[in-house]
Amino acid sequence: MTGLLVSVLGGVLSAVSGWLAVPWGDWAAAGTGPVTAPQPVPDTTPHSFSVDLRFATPAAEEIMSMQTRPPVHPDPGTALYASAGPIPTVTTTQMTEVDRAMVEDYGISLLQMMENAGRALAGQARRQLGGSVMGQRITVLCGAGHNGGGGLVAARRLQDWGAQVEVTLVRHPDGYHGVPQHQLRILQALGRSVRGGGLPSSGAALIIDALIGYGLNSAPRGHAADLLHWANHQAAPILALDTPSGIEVSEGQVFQPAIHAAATLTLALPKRGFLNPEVQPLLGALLLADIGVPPELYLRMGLKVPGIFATQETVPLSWHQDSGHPGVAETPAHQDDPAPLNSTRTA
Ligand SMILES: NC(=O)C1=CN([C@@H]2O[C@H](COP(=O)(O)OP(=O)(O)OC[C@H]3O[C@@H](n4cnc5c(N)ncnc54)[C@H](O)[C@@H]3O)[C@@H](O)[C@H]2O)[C@@H](O)CC1
Ligand SMILES: [K+]
Repeated sequence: MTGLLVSVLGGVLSAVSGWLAVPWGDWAAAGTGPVTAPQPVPDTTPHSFSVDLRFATPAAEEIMSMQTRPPVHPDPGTALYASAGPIPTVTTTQMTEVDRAMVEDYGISLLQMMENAGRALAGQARRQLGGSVMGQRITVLCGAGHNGGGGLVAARRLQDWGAQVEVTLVRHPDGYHGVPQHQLRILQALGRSVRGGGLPSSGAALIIDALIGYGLNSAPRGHAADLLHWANHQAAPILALDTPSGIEVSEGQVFQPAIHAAATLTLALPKRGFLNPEVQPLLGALLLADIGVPPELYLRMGLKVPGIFATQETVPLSWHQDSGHPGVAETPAHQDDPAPLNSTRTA
């Protein structure tokens, strides 16, 4: 019975996956005129709706097995430190409350936070590439949620700085809404190339994973799963935004597939699931970026947060107060220090 259900679900998902895998062209918009989403180039390929079965069945099995898998609990013996001292970790519920209070209580909009997140991400990419992005090839994988929105900001800034950026969307631009849609329309209004469907080209110097953040609701599926598989099999190191996609950040549950990052730039505060020893190898070097959450907000939530960003807007975190976590790539000592990070990932 269960096998039948998995098979039926797999069939449905494979059809959806097949639809998502359809190449939908290149949406380089005209450089002038109103900021509206241009129409995608019609796909005239005769067999463009062929069903891709490669990843659909594992995703369906993951969804089924979620019901029975025991939750993974963080290691109570570990904590995260910045140079300012121990840093509290937060759950998805707490981060959602941070987001709500920022917008509703203090009038700091999501657009402001996302711009901060994307600029910090672009800055981290620049450091990982040795201090200059001029002419460097960077692939940015963008989901349709706010994590993807941060990726779209980073893509824009990196292109502004001279990088050759290939943006790959997880779905058709018409499926983007709210602030991520706003970010996408800026790229389109600038006439920047935004590609989707299929897989990005290989050979980039760096891959940015902005597919899924703390909004993950089950094992990655559909085209997001295809892109995670693809990224993990590239030679280039991966820089993950907020969390490697495929990790549930409150309990630290690792789904399949999940990104194996060389570095993770997490936003505002580190997530509690990062304390799980199973998660730590997937994070690579862990860095924390300031997105503008004021200390008053943390105080109201009962979170003791030291002056983390007193000297720089992105800080390295470690699992021990005096030394880096064993096996994690070296983190740059200072924001202006262009020390590149090497990939610690095994494909
Ligand atoms: N205050 C903050 O912390 C801020 C957070 N931001 C970012 O926003 C993220 C949270 O944004 P959202 O709540 O929009 O969620 P996410 O963007 O993390 O995830 C939602 C998206 O992922 C897709 N998705 C979820 N589970 C999936 C699965 N199993 N397989 C395939 N696709 C799946 C959903 O369809 C949706 O498009 C954070 O992780 C962070 O990166 C920033 O944009 C700005 C401020
Ligand atoms: K991510």
